[in-house]
Amino acid sequence: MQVLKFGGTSVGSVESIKQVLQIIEQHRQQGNSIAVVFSAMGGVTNQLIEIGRMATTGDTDYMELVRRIEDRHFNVVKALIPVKEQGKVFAHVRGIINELEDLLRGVSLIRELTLRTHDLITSFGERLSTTVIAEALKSRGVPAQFLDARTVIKTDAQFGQAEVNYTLTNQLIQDHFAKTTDIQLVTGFIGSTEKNETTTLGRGGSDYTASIIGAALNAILIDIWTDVDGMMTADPRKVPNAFNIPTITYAEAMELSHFGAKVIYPPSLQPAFARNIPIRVLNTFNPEHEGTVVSRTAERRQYTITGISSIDDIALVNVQGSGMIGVAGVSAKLFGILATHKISVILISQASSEHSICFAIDPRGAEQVKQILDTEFATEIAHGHIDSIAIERELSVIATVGEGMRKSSGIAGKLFSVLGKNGVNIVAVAQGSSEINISVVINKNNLSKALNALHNIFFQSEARMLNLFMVGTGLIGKALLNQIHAQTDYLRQEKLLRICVVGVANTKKMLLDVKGLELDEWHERQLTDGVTTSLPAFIEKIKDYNLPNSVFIDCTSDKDIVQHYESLLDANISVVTPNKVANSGPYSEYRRLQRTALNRGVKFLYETNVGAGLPIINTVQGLMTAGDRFLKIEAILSGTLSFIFNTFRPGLSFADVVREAKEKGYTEPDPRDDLSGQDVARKILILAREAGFPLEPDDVTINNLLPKACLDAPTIPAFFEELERNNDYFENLLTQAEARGEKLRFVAAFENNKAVIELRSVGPEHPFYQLTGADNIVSFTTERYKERPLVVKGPGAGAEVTAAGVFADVVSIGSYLA
Ligand SMILES: NC(=O)C1=CN([C@@H]2O[C@H](COP(=O)(O)OP(=O)(O)OC[C@H]3O[C@@H](n4cnc5c(N)ncnc54)[C@H](OP(=O)(O)O)[C@@H]3O)[C@@H](O)[C@H]2O)C=CC1
Ligand SMILES: N[C@@H](CC=O)C(=O)O
Ligand code: NA
Repeated sequence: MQVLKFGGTSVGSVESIKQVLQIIEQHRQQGNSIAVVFSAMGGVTNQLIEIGRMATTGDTDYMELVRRIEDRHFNVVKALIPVKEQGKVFAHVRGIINELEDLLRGVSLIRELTLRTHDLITSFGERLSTTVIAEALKSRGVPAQFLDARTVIKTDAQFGQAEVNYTLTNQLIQDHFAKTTDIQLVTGFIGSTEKNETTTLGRGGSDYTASIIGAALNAILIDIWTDVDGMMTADPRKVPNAFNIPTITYAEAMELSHFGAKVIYPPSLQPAFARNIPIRVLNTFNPEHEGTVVSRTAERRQYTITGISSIDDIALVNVQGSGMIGVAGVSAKLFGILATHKISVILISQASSEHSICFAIDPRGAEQVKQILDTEFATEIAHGHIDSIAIERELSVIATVGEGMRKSSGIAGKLFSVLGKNGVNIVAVAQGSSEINISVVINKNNLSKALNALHNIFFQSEARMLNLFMVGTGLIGKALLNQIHAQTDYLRQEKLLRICVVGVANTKKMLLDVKGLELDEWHERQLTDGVTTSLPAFIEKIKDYNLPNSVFIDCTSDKDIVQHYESLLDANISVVTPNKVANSGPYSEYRRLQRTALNRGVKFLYETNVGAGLPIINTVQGLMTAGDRFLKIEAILSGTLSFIFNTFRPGLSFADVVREAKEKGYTEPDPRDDLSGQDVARKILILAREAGFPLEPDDVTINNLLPKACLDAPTIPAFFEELERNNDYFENLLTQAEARGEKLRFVAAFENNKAVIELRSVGPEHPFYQLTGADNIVSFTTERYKERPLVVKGPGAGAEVTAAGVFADVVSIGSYLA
């Protein structure tokens, strides 16, 4: 024997009932012996409750609602039963509706609705739905019989939530089923007292009916047909990556459903579990899906946890005071009071200092709870043993559930670490000694971020998700997005990393899409769907979205954007940038960003500030971490100037060579920054700071390369014109150096707390002489690299190498968060 149960949505419309009939037919064709339990058509129970309420107030509009219920059932008859058989079924339905109307007339006369009458009124939902479905099935030639559960399920007289008399019920069910081989179609949710008064079985009622019948008949399986593909790892409306859980234990299902997973209500399935009957949760609208099997043991799993659930809105009540320490009976009194007032407690936490107890409740009852406790503890409060009762609102609780957590270390560590890295403050924690549920209370505004971050970290075959927001879609920005696009599969497979570009902006348009932009069409979409850029609005959006693992990338050379870094870091958003402005302003600002990132547990990464993708910043940081001390730095830090001095020859136009450097992507957006020495000054300043020296911009001396007229040129075109006019000056510099057998190099040097930048001409014996193309070279002399310096050399400018450096920083954040 197998029991099937169809919920309200499954029997909610003609179309869905057709689906139900098909499922029943399939079972019959396979020769399965089945009993089927039905809920009322979706929404009908609530309407009946409303009808009852209206009748007590004398509001006769209830009649219209009754009419609508009748019509819905008539429509099923019209659609699913052959015309010649419809008449008698209409009459049957009408008969039931007449009974309901008589009852309601009585209620509206005496203007009173007892719980007993309330149960009787709501019983009509299941009676009507099961009647029409039974008739439809019979009309198809299926040997089926309507079974009013009130004849077999016997309860006490606690109307609204009656207790089942199992001895009597089991006997009646067994006797009934022994008499017939027809498929029994059973009204869910209802039973009756020994005096045959109608009762209802409370929350999860029709599931309960299925479970009672299944247990009485020792069924092999109970199928609960709903409108979702079984239970999921999280609520898919909040966590888009949630997926189906194929098998789950009863205890896990209990924990998850307590914390908001509403697919089934496990307590109502207790009779079946007591007999070890597995329950399958299936989708009427996707019958091929395997759904979820709930049983005593679950199959071995890939993941340590089974699911994550939440209660979105709770209030925390805090009872604290020095008079509670070591005093027995405070918690007994507290929870006794709560029990007396029927206040349901969601979660409890008490630290071993015994100084405070906090517990979570439904926020709607918070004010009442405070009043009750203030009154009941008035003496303790008056004597100062207990402070007044404090309520915190706007909170949510997240439960991480799974049998796999039992005796497995590191789960709580992972949970707290991922929440910490995402800036989610934990207000309270509770874990029972069964170790099957760790619950954390957090601020409600972080709920979605926390759920997604936890889901991402615990369900590991799912790649870690990074959410990127990028300002600056020029040379470097574009190259970066192309590289990310090309590496998508590699990142997912080899690094378990999924990069989702959520926002892009340039000076004109900004575009944000939480679902992520397709990387082969972001540019078109930026142009068509983007709105006029407002940097503050873009930044606010990033914070509002509050997505887990968010990274802000600044691919501009803008001075204003860097003002936002600190607030972004403060909001637990990592920052990656090739823009040197933030790190080369006042030392105090540089430090502040470092500290903020450190305190917040997020990353501020800028490898490309010096030498583009060459590992220069990382090298300095590595040496510093290991305790080395820097004595001297000598370097060529401008790709542009390297290229220029390696390319310029007498007879060429200096301005043309500079133009070529710009076309090759080596120069700053404004090439005056390169030629003025400004760019190199920023880089040596940053290097010195990274090496532990608190230099200010003024500590860098620039021995000027450019004639004054070039320096003063107001615009970029004017600058190029001045370069043309000063061609002889540059040719002169070059021929003088060549006459000495030397080459021109723009060298930055740092020693004894001073940095100097100057144009030098170096001979073949000098390590910088051999430099070609747009190469950079940095030579570090340190305590440990004193005899021979540590040297890093290679291409130090250009779109691809720079974008690759930014990319590497982004990926390292992915690894850090993992
Ligand atoms: N080129 C290289 O080899 C290296 C470059 N870098 C650094 O990379 C950064 C980017 O350089 P690059 O890509 O060449 O520069 P580009 O001029 O090509 O691109 C700059 C981008 O930033 C956008 N932008 C500028 N200001 C703002 C603003 N206020 N709000 C929104 N968007 C803005 C521009 O918008 P729009 O498109 O509308 O003009 C453009 O998209 C610079 O900081 C540079 O120093 C670092 C190492 C090496
Ligand atoms: N314009 C810079 C690019 C890297 O920062 C250079 O030429 O080195
Ligand atoms: Na670098």
